[in-house]
Amino acid sequence: MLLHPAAGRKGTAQDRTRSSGAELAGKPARPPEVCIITALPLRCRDISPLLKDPAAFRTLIDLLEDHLRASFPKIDFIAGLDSRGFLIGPCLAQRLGIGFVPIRKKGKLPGPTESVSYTLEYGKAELEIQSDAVEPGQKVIIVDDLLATGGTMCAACELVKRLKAEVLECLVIIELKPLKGVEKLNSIPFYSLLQYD
Ligand SMILES: O=P(O)(O)OC[C@H]1O[C@H](OP(=O)(O)OP(=O)(O)O)[C@H](O)[C@@H]1O
Ligand SMILES: Nc1ncnc2[nH]cnc12
Repeated sequence: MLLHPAAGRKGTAQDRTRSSGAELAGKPARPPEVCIITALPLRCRDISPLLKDPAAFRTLIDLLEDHLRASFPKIDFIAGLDSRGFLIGPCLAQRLGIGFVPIRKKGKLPGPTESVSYTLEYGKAELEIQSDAVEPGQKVIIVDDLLATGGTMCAACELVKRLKAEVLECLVIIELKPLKGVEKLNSIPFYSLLQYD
């Protein structure tokens, strides 16, 4: 499978486990980019090989940039989730000529913060945003590498809303469809580039 700008959640539901960084870059297929870590209780997907391949990573950012430019006339900030949202969020924000805002795990951000606790596939955690990160009414895209149960993304949406900003969309590279995370987001627009069953 060769990914192109039409790739995304609206595409056909196929088994995409053979998608690779090389395929993103338009090169011949090779072993899966999102490797499966079987030592963990659930199938874990890892974007490291995609980050390691500069052509594939560039294509990834191209696709996400094209999607956002086509979907939203105005975006004020990209907010990225700790930790792997930090790997794509700032690059995407630079491409769009806008700022990046970090949403971090508890106790990492200086100054006054808003905080929300949430449940993961394997445990509990707390996310924080700086209280002055965004202004009321500003338009925010929240990015992360992956949506599993949706708990992390849901907590991030809650933080942005607490600051009275608007979540235009939650955007991820990978959606693990059986975990139905998208249902937790209710009516908040959601986009994933790759979906796995
Ligand atoms: O949809 P959910 O079930 O909430 O899971 C998705 C989250 O889990 C992973 O991060 P993790 O919490 O493992 O943190 P890390 O990026 O610091 O490793 C992943 O990068 C997402 O942020
Ligand atoms: N199945 C999964 N693979 C990779 N990262 C995850 N984070 C939460 N669930 C995950």
